[in-house]
Amino acid sequence: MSEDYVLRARRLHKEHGSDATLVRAVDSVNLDVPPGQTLAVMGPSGSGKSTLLQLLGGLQHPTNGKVWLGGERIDHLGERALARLRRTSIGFVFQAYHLMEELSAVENVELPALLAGQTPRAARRRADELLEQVGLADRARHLPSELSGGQRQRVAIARALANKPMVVLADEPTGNLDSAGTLEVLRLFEELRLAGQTLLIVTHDERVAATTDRLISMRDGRFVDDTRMTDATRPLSALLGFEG
Ligand SMILES: Nc1ncnc2c1ncn2[C@@H]1O[C@H](COP(=O)(O)OP(=O)(O)OP(=O)(O)O)[C@@H](O)[C@H]1O
Repeated sequence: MSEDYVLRARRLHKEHGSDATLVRAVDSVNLDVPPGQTLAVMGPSGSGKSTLLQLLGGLQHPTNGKVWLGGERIDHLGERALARLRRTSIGFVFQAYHLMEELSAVENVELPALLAGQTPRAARRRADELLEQVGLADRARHLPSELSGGQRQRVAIARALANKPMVVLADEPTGNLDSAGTLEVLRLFEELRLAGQTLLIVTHDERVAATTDRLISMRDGRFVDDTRMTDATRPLSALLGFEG
């Protein structure tokens, strides 16, 4: 049914609590994300953005509705299957980086490949390539505490790419960053967009949304706007020094 889409959701619904405390965090939304699309999800605090990302990434089970990743239904999978799927097919990026503080940058980046059963040599080679790609080859041996916020998030993005995920899901990836760090991460996302990486970013930052192909606005768990951007309406691409 859904091979043409990397991500697909139908009547996706998530409730918390009951009766007087009932919250419809995500209220019966439909979503189709084709391969290579980059998508920002914005909306006020509590509108359901993070819940949506977690449902799409198999971090939460929906109350109702269906989710497909690369054509495979994932909403009803058990914990083991979901854990495997998250390891092999999805790259997660979080506001707080979630790097292992006692491991160096390259050790953090090679971890997913090692967990997926690659040899240490192959995992290291891939991690070296990825650090090169995110512009941090010269920081490979540094601990996270020795890196700036923007550099840490670039390590986290390199780690998210380690297993060539079908989709990268980023939750407030610039939320902890100053302007310089934000710009570093935006440049990287722009490179990923141009390279055809499917990417969904939950964000409060309009500068992040200005780099994507599509912007969905959420309110009270629903999609209230869904806009496609073109090179002409994606102002930050030019600002970042890309041709688009
Ligand atoms: N585990 C939970 N138990 C009860 N309510 C929850 C739970 N998780 C989320 N909610 C509620 O669901 C709604 C959506 O939350 P969600 O975190 O998805 O919003 P958000 O748009 O990501 O917010 P923010 O921008 O502040 O991160 C909110 O009303 C929130 O309080």
